[in-house]
Amino acid sequence: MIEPLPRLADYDVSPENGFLPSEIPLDILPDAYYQPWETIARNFQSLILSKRLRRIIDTLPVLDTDLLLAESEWRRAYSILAFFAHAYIWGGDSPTDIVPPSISIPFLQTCKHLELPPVATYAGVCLWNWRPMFDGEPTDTLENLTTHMTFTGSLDESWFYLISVAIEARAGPLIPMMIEAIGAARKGDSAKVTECLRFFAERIDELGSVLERMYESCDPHVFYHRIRPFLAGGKNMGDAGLPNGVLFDDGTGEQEYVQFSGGSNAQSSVIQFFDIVLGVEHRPTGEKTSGSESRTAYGGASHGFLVEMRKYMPGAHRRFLEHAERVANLREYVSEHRHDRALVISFDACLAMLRTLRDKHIQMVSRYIIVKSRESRSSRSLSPKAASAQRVNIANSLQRENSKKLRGTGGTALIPFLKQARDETGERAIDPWAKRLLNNGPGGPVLRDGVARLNKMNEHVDGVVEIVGLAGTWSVDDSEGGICHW
Ligand code: HEM
Ligand SMILES: N[C@@H](CC(=O)c1ccccc1NC=O)C(=O)O
Repeated sequence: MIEPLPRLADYDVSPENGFLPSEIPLDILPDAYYQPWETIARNFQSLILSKRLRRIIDTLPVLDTDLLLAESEWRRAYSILAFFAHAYIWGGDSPTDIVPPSISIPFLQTCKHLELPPVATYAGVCLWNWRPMFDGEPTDTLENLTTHMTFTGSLDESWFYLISVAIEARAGPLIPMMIEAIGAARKGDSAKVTECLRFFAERIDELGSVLERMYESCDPHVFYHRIRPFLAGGKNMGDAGLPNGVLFDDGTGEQEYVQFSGGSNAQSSVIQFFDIVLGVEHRPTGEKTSGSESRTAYGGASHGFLVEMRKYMPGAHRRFLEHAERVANLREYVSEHRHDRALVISFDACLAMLRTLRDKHIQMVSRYIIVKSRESRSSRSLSPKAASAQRVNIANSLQRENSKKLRGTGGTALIPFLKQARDETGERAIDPWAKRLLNNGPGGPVLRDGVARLNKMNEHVDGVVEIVGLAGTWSVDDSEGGICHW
């Protein structure tokens, strides 16, 4: 029997907001029983600044999770406890690796309920940590969004999370639309598939513009030195002072140290959904062709990091991606209908847009992490004073001496991992010229020829140029050895 298409409601996916909850995340737990947590949440940054947070948490009673009723309450509890746990671990003069029972016990229970690991995942700090400023206004614009919790109280930190929230919100309607496209392909309705793919390509392009708004209000210095240290998990954090990981003390004396990756946008389901729909496959970092078991750059698992990160997504979302994977048929459909130029171009345009989004992201990672880590290394070698001014930068980390050792909060060797993910996106193009173009072919002349050919191709396909503009918006930069820019 043919597998039915996933129904969004079965997987906690909202047709309007996507992986964001359809209702606004709670800003306070309604039962007064949870007042001790809410008091900490209300004074959170001041408690961190005054170095009182650990003492307060040490004397906090262990609250029961029995009074958490609605899912929105479990989410609020998970989110604030995740912030508390990370602030407890990273918020002192040096990190601590034992989280006391007052946090551990309820935190582990909420994690179990939501099927998440005990870390501040992307769900805890982004998906469930926002509210619109004005109820009647749209929630998919940065102009109307604000955060509930931050470690630092800075606008930069709010902005850092809100860019992701806005991207999720903007991407939301694409989810039912692309499920519909899969249904249309099942029926052989190429016109509908093409229409959906065109809209999809345009929207991915828009998401890239939202991503670039990060620069407006999140300062790389604030991000790297003030915010990022709190986002780290307990995995591979030996250099930062957590050689064993973290122990969540539940009072039984039986708990063991655990090592989980920190929060990362790789835990967002939305980009993984795009990959699935477009048939983009990712291999473990460093592996050139699919198949064989291999060693990886981030620490041993033989399957890809992105698949591993699904364990850091809320259970229902992870299962939604698995279902989407079982029904994804667009790549196959487009390859079987490659005579249909409009269909092929709109499919390849989606890949081009997704590749460009990944390119923009790599540039951002370079500005927010690579450049900042180089600066701190050089300032430390020049002046011991400057080094001690960066004392708070515990997880960034005391100090990873060479840039090859630099890791994302998820634990990847950032640039090789991100570049491979980008290149794997272009590899899936159907049209041979688009494929060469997207994969930075062998040198300038070939690329120029590629552009010319695409131009010609577009002339024959009414409407495609103004919708996607593959040829119209490509340029080739010879100074970078023929790298294409959108
Ligand atoms: C200052 C902002 C950001 C920085 C420094 C940053 C950094 C990173 C790093 C280092 C990784 C590698 C995985 C890891 O080890 O954590 C990563 C992965 C990823 N990031 Fe970001 N990120 C930022 C913002 C965003 C935003 C706003 C998005 C939203 C689209 C995003 C989307 C992704 C995705 C989808 C991945 C998984 C890799 C892929 O699918 O290509 N990032 N990010
Ligand atoms: N992987 C990033 C952190 C990151 O992307 C992130 C971490 C926690 C919550 C959200 C994140 N991304 C958001 O835009 C880093 O290594 O700094």
